[in-house]
Amino acid sequence: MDSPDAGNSVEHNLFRQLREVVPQNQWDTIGDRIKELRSVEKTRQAQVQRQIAHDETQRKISELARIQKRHLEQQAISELKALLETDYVGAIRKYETEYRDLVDGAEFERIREDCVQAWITSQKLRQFSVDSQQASAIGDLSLNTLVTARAGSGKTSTLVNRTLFLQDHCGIAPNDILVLAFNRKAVLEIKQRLLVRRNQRTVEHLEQLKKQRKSGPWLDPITVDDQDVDSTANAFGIELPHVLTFHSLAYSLVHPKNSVLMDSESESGQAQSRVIQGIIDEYLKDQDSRNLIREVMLGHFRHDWDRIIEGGYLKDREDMIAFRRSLPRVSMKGEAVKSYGEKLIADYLFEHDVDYNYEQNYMWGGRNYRPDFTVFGPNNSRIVIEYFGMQGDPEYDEMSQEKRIFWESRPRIVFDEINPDLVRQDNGRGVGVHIEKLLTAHGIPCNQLSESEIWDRVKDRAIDRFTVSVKSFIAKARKSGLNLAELRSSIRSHDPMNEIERKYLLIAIEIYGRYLDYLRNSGDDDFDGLMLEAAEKIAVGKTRFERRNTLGDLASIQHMLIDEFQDFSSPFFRLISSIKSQNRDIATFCVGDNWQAINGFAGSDLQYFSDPEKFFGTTTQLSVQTNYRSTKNIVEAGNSVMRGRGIPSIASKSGIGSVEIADVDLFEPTPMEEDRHQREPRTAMLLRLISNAIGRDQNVTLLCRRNFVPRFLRPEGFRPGLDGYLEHIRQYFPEHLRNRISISTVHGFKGLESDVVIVLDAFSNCYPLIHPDWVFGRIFGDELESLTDEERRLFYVAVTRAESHLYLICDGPDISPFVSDLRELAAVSNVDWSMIPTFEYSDGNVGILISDKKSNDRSSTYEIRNQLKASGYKWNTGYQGWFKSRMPEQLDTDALKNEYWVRSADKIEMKIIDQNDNVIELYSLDKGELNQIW
Ligand SMILES: Nc1ncnc2c1ncn2[C@@H]1O[C@H](COP(=O)(O)OP(=O)(O)OP(=O)(O)O)[C@@H](O)[C@H]1O
Repeated sequence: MDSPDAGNSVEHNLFRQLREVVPQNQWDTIGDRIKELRSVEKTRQAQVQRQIAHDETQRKISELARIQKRHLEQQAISELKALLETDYVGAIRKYETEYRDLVDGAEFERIREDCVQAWITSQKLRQFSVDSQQASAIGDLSLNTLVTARAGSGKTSTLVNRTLFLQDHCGIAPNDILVLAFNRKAVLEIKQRLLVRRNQRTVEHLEQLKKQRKSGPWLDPITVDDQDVDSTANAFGIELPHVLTFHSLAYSLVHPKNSVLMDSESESGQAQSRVIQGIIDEYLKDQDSRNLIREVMLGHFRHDWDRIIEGGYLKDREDMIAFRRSLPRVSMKGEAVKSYGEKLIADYLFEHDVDYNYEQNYMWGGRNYRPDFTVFGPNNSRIVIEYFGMQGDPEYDEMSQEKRIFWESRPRIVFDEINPDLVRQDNGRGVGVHIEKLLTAHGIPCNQLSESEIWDRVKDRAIDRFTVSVKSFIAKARKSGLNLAELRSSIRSHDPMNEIERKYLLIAIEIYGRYLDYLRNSGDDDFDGLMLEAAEKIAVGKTRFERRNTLGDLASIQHMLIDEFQDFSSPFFRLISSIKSQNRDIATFCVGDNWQAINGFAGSDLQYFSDPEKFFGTTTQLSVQTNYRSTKNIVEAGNSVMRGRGIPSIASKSGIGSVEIADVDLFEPTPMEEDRHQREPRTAMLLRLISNAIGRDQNVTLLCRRNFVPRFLRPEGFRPGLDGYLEHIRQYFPEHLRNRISISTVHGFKGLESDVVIVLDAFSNCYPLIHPDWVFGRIFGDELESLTDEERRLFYVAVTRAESHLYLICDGPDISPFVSDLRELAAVSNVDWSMIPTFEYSDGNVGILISDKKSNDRSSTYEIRNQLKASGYKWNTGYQGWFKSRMPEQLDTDALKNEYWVRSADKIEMKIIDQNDNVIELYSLDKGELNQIW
């Protein structure tokens, strides 16, 4: 339409309206204007059409490209899959160089895992199939790999599988693989597993060798077993890769002419300790040095170091209280006391020559009660002193009140209490004033000992502790790779907490200097020196090593595998760095569990684990989480202890297990048990747990934080060592069951497992156990937080050793804060003792119980108590009667009738009962006559 007259009626209508409003001069040109606009519109529409057509073409092109890419990707995946089967290393290279953009990283990872899993499954001598995380670790060929593998996730089998995979599937020669471990036991384990996976008949061969060796010359068992593995490998023509400890690698590089001082596992045993001891002895010959040590150690013994944590420890109030309670304070006499208040009391008594016992046991309603201090006075008099340190806490106050009432009922013992107000008075001196008044009022002298008398009494222990701490100081200095000048400068810039620490550091650096002099002059070396020397040799190209006729060259090794990487430290890092400087392509694969890093005391340093890229450069970090060892609740218990500290474990076992707290306070022995174990009431408790487990056909391991069994678990006067205690427990069981029970420290049981684990000391001053001497390690960065973290990890190790049942022995309120964490988060219950049958003693004891007849309103047995006592009966609160136990063959009823007390007995009954409290015979005694009822 190009004129106002054209168009349809709608347009005509519009025109009419426009005509009325548009002036004439514009009306004359309106046709041209419309024409113009129509042309613009036409062009626009044509453009839109073209765009639509273009878009459609583009869509088709990209669809085609997508199909082509998918096709190419499929082709690439098929090609990579096939190549992974025949040339695994080549497949990875191809992926990296050609297919990285085509095939997604996660997809390639998946097909690699499939390949590894299929390869493992095809192995006849495999132990089990591997999960995808294990497979990923086994087949990861990055330049640097760190695998965090949680407890029970199969670290050793992953290392062994990887080694076999590299050899048999990737075609890497055994001579080009180096496996490094921290101790010889781990090396042996890896070698044995590699051997067996090659040929199962090697097991018999090893057994045979073992039998033949019995009469041979004495050598340490690991060396013998290791030699057997090597000769078996030779006999079967099996070529094993290099599996070495760091130490033996360094040794075979350096070939030291003189001896190497080692403290852990070398043939020379405690050589390093002996050398340091010698230096300290020499140092002590000098009077000034002796005085200095005396000043430091007496000051240290008296000091309340934990005060320094006030304000400096970032915890809320409750955690803080629990934490403070768990800090060990050692009294001058050497007891681990529970609080600063107790330490003040103990130290006052000690320094005033007062004879006392700490936590002496009293029986209270069939249970043990151990008040803090029992002071012995003239004529067998006693004063019991309790420190009520948590006044204001309602539960605690109630308990304190019960204790007061208990002592009121024993008027022959004087009871006294001390509270925190007194501790705060006059900088602690209030306690002394109070005790002096109390003791002198009861005729007990308080004679202040002189400094030299006090020193004489604590000297041996003080020197001993000083020596231990200096040994640890030297170990840490060596492990941090500090030479004398460096250590000196770090001490100079260190801010000591007080004079004691400052003077201690002066002595320690002096002894460190003498130790280094000794090494220099004697030509001997120590472990760290050896590592350093090895690192230096490698750095100048001396990379060949020779060991038992095997030659290796670090420059040509293609794969290096490191076990237990959480135990890494500076000397190991130097060695590895040197190797890497000479062999840039060496693939370094480290596996470990940072939750199980428990060797910080020996200088292990978690920073290598926490920040591998800082030390090794780009590192692939993988995790292996599935726990194949323990039941779900034990895995959860472990995770609860470590919550918020890294990736958790995942349980794979579906079986039912348990995590139970055995509170000794809640255990009530049966009268028979009480009678049996008068000197060791807790043995009954353990025997129940152990026999119950053995009844389920399970093995039991008793774990201790320290090298001794807690005092209140062992019979009175019993030596605390673990082996002796084990023997004591085992003797209750028949010979053939005894090896089902074992005992160990937690450190010693790392890497091992047991059906049932009983943690004997889940107390606050065992987990965490932070020795007051920790302050001397501040110069190396030790802090309460880091030490407590390490203790938490140790507890985690203890928990995760159990396969199906875990028992944690606690002592009433004295419970580890880690157990409290665990109780909050995981399914934990208290042992229900009524569900655990009593132990069946092999001699089948029976008991004789004498009590008043129910109808009797007098206490006839009380009237004849002295006669009963004379016949060997003891009052038994549980039975509410007089009791003695007899073996069945000793039970002579005629002799019973003739017992002295019978003649005076009236309205009394006598029961013969078996171990489970069933009445076997019942007698009535009236007016001196004994009649059997049944
Ligand atoms: N894929 C798997 N399938 C079944 N069982 C497995 C698998 N991997 C490991 N195991 C088993 O799990 C148990 C724990 O393995 P292992 O003792 O090697 O663990 P670990 O990682 O060394 O543990 P820890 O660090 O706690 O000592 C072993 O009995 C092992 O045979």
